[in-house]
This record gives sequence, structure tokens and C-alpha cells, in this order.
Amino acid sequence: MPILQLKDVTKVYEGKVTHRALNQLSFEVEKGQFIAVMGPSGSGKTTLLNLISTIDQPTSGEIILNGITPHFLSKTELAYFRRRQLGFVFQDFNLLPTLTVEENIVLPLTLDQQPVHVMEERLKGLVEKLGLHSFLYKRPNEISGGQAQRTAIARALIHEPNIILADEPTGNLDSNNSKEVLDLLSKINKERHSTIVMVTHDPIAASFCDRVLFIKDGEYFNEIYRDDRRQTFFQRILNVLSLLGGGQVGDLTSIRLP
Ligand SMILES: Nc1ncnc2c1ncn2[C@@H]1O[C@H](COP(=O)(O)OP(=O)(O)OP(=O)(O)O)[C@@H](O)[C@H]1O
Repeated sequence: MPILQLKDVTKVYEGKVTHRALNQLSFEVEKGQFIAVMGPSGSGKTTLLNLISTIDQPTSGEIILNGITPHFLSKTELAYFRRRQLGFVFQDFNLLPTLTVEENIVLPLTLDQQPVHVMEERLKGLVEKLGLHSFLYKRPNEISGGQAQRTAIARALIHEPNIILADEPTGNLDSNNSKEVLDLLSKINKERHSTIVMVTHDPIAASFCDRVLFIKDGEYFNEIYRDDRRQTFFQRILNVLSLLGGGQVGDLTSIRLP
């Protein structure tokens, strides 16, 4: 069974001018898949992530996450559902500046009043897996962007969520730190079989995924699967982006991936 199903999802923003940000969008994501969502600015990517993350509700259609339709849950049930099922990674890391890296990572468990031994066990596993030893006791302003994003990924994983939702996770990183973060997401995806849904503008970031879904004007446009080398997949992503319009693909076609 797919871990995420969208069935004819439509989102209309009401206001002075009503705007149909998503129109009858349907797709499924299998457990363990690493999928990128791409599309021109204004195509509905953030809207889509807000609906999947249960921050917002669809106007019509259905979203089913791990067999549950979260939009039918009560407020309390929804808060619990979000904590158990979803992990979030944002472009600007969203770390609390006064806490150390370690404190930031265990924060979701602290808020959940989990016993200390559970926190210690989970933290230990993540620190080893994600290589966080060298900066565990530093504060966010004392670490690099890549280290900050690795911290945010550890925080997203501490609840052992079923799906990780990442919104432009490399948007504020230089190319070395981006690669480090994407390698880490790939590793988590392969070793823990975590499902990852990542919104990105960056075709290099998308080339780390198994599948790229393209949307345009809130509608399904195309999708491609990786079945070959990352370089070839990258070129295929660029081909679809040039059909899609709205980006500067021309200057990227000669890039050799690290
Ligand atoms: N709260 C809102 N009220 C009204 N219109 C909105 C609202 N949020 C988004 N929109 C509109 O819906 C459309 C889709 O927006 P969305 O932010 O989902 O696009 P996006 O693909 O994430 O864009 P970008 O890549 O620039 O972040 C846009 O035309 C936007 O102006």
C-alpha cells in the first residue's frame, strides 16, 4: 500500500481574487521512496507541502497518509498524528538559537515528556549515524549551514516519523554543504527506508532522488524515475524543466555532477 495518496486534491484560496493553487492533483508515493517535487514559481509546491503536512486543508479531494485521512482528525489527534508520522526539514533550519545542537535535536521528545533514557538512546543512534559528534555542544550560531541542516534532519528523525517533508532543504547552502546534506538524506532513505518528499528548485538536488514529480499551474505535468546514472537522470530532469518553462536551464546543461 502506498504511504501517501493524493486523490483529486484541489486547493482554492478565497480572497478578493480567488485563486486555484492546486487543481485535481493525484499521485501516490510508495514507502521508502525519495521523491522531489519541482515546478515553476507559483506552481503550488508550498501549497502541496502545507496540505501533506496537515498545516492546511484541501478544498476538495483526499490526502491519505499511512492509511489515515488526517484532515478528519480532531485538533488534539492531529497534533499527535503530526508528531508521530511527520518530520519536517526547512530551508532556514528553524533551530532555536539559545539551545545547543543536542538540545535542539531532543526538543521534540522533551515537548512530548519522553523519559530521559529514551532521549539518550535515540540521540546516541542519530549522533553516530549522522556524524554529529564534533559540534553536539555548540549553538546554532557556532556551526556551518550544513551542520545546522544536519542538526535539523536529526531533529526531524528523532520521533522516527514515517514521512520526512523537506522544503528546499539546500536553499540556503553552498554546493559543498548541499551535497553533504543530500548525501545524508539519501543515506537515511536507503538505510532506514524513510520516505522523503522534497520540494526543490534545484535540479542537482532533485537528481539525488528516485523520482521527480513536476507540477505546473497546480496540475500534474510529468514525472520521471531514476533508473540510470545520476548524471543521466540530471540531464533528463533538465529536459523536463526546459519543457516546463520558468527556469534557467540553459546554463546548467554542461554541469558534471560531483
Ligand atoms: N494564502 C494564500 N492566499 C492566496 N493565494 C495564495 C496563498 N498562498 C499561495 N497563494 C497563491 O497560490 C499559488 C501557488 O503558491 P505556492 O506558494 O504554493 O507556489 P510555489 O510553487 O511554492 O512557489 P515558489 O516556488 O515561488 O515558492 C501562487 O499563485 C500564490 O500566489
